Amino acid sequence: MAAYVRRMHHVSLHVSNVDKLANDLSNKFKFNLFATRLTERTRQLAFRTGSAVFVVNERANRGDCGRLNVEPQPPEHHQAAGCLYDIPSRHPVDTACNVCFEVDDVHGSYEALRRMGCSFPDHQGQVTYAVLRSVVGNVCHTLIDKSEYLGSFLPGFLETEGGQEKQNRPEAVTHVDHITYACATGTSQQVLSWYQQLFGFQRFFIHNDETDSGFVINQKGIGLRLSAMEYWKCGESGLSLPGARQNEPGCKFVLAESLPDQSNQVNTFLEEHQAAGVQHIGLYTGDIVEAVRGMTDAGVCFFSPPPAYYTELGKLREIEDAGQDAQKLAQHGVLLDADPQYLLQVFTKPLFVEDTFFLELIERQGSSGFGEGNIRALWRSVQVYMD
Ligand SMILES: O=C(O)C(=O)Cc1ccc(O)cc1
Ligand SMILES: [Fe+2]
Repeated sequence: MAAYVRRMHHVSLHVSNVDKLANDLSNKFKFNLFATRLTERTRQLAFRTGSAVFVVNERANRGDCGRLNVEPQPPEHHQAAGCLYDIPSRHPVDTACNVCFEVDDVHGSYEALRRMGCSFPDHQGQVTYAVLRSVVGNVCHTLIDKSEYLGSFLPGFLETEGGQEKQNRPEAVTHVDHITYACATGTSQQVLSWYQQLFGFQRFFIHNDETDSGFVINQKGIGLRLSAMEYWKCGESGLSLPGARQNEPGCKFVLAESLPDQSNQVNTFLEEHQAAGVQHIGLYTGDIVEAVRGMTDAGVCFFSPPPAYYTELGKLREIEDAGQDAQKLAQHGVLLDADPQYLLQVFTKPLFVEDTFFLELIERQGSSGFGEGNIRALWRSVQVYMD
């Protein structure tokens, strides 16, 4: 025996006219409608009389479960689309086609039945998750275990048409390079410890900041303390985590706090966001000029540093030494830091109504830090924007 059946749970029917059957079951056969699952795309209605339970599923005329007036989708899409706890009926006419059994151990039954040659047409497994609050403002972390799940994203999500093809196209942004938190003054150490103790994050040195006080930029108008941490060095070592794309680099986390009594970006964020939180996300691109060009054409607004940034003699030399075209960088507002290896960055204007969350594009040419020079230039560009 591969599976121990405890009891029959329900019978599932797939029909094109749910209203008609629902009406008949309620009014004629005296079933009670006791549970429903209504989504934009489908209806699943559960009727009971005594212990007999019928689940009525809406069947599109094309045999495409629960998806009315849309193109048929490959089978793995259906569970997410409509038929929870069932697979779509491919049958050309209305049908009662699933007798659901309650069993003791689904996972064990599944494995044993499979060993005995049974097929599970739409089995994609399940995910388990829990959401926890972090110590940074309103930041939460959903912890998710997808090891039992074979689908591409998450149960309940429908892949869009042509999604796979789009994924195979080369994209300007390849991954999240870092996430920067705006933290309240004096809290970075506590945040670091929290991530170190709970998740094994490791401190990561930005720029000669091998002390507990982090990397301090103590220039009037900036006044920032930065610390960085990361959860895994798979990017650097070329290893990849199970479930991660091959050689997917780990994301770094930057903690930015304001030195006391400063008026700067971090304090603006804290005021307007009304809590500590994610200030910006650094998106990695292998060709920042191309990426900015494409995004600007598409309507993204980026900050530009003052034009003098590109004509300062030292900067011009750095740009040329890096093999970059100063005019192109200027045209797209791209900042370059020789740190001593090269780092190119550009920052968008805030995405929301409040002056809070923004994005950054970053291209690294050997550098793994965050350019101090760029932070100063960013500050100058923001000042110009605010003046
Ligand atoms: O330089 C970067 O990309 C950082 O992430 C560091 C940083 C943090 C906070 C700021 O307000 C500006 C820069
Ligand atoms: Fe950043």
